[in-house]
Amino acid sequence: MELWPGAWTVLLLLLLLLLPTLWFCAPSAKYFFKMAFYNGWILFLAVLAIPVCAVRGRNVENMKILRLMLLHLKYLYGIRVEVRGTHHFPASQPYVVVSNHQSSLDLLGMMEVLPGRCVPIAKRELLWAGSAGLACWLAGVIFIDRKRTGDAISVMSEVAQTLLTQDVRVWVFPEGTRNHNGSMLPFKRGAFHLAVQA
Ligand SMILES: CCCCCCCCCCCCCCCC(=O)SCCNC(=O)CCNC(=O)[C@H](O)C(C)(C)COP(=O)(O)OP(=O)(O)OC[C@H]1O[C@@H](n2cnc3c(N)ncnc32)[C@H](O)[C@@H]1OP(=O)(O)O
Ligand SMILES: CCCCCCCC/C=C\CCCCCCCC(=O)OC[C@@H](O)COP(=O)(O)O
Repeated sequence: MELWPGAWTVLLLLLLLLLPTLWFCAPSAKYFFKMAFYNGWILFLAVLAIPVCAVRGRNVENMKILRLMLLHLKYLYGIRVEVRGTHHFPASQPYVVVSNHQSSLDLLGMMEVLPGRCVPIAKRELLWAGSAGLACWLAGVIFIDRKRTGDAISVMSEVAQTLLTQDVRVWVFPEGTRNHNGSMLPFKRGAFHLAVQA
């Protein structure tokens, strides 16, 4: 189908008008744009982080680089963070941090308080999230296949050994998935086995 000359300009103008209209009039569209930017920006930051992290190879120390690169996000989103009780994190020794999981924005809270040499356990699917997956891998994020309990358990048993031998801490979302409705899902047991084994 042939469009008349200038049709693309008109279409582009309409689109440019539509975007601010949606932003101001449709809260769900505004939410969608914000989340799309959040993910896109993280993918972009990960592209920058990859060569820096690659110098050390897969190493939990790289998590510091990701953390520093993500800390500014709260300002972009006007989020005020209040942190209390960080003195409860022991200065040195292995431990398991457990936290609730409502949304991918939890990443911001996690980065705010993430102790040194601490890596999260993440679903295996995140490994395939483009540049973000590779950045996570380089930072030592532990990936588990939630559908294969046996495999996940053996990964976590190896993690327990690493905790002991390499002075590493682990961050687990014991609900095992995001839960938006304000309540807590029943906890999966892996985090607690991990803590006992370590
Ligand atoms: C600048 C650029 C930035 C780029 C970007 C950066 C981002 C950098 C941060 C990324 C941040 C990502 C954050 C992602 C966040 C998630 O991806 S959350 C999803 C992944 N996390 C989890 O799933 C939590 C951990 N899950 C578990 O621990 C689960 O227990 C398991 C191991 C997966 C098994 O789950 P399940 O089979 O559904 O259920 P469950 O009832 O818990 O266990 C079954 C049986 O196995 C036993 N079992 C479980 N675990 C164990 C164990 N370890 N040892 C022995 N027995 C066990 C249980 O006791 C149970 O047996 P019984 O007691 O019934 O006899
Ligand atoms: C070329 C491939 C492009 C793939 C694009 C993927 C888009 C993703 C972009 C950026 C990734 C941002 C990293 C956010 C880290 C937060 C991870 C997260 O919160 O995962 C959810 C997981 O805890 C539970 O998952 P489910 O609630 O069970 O589901």
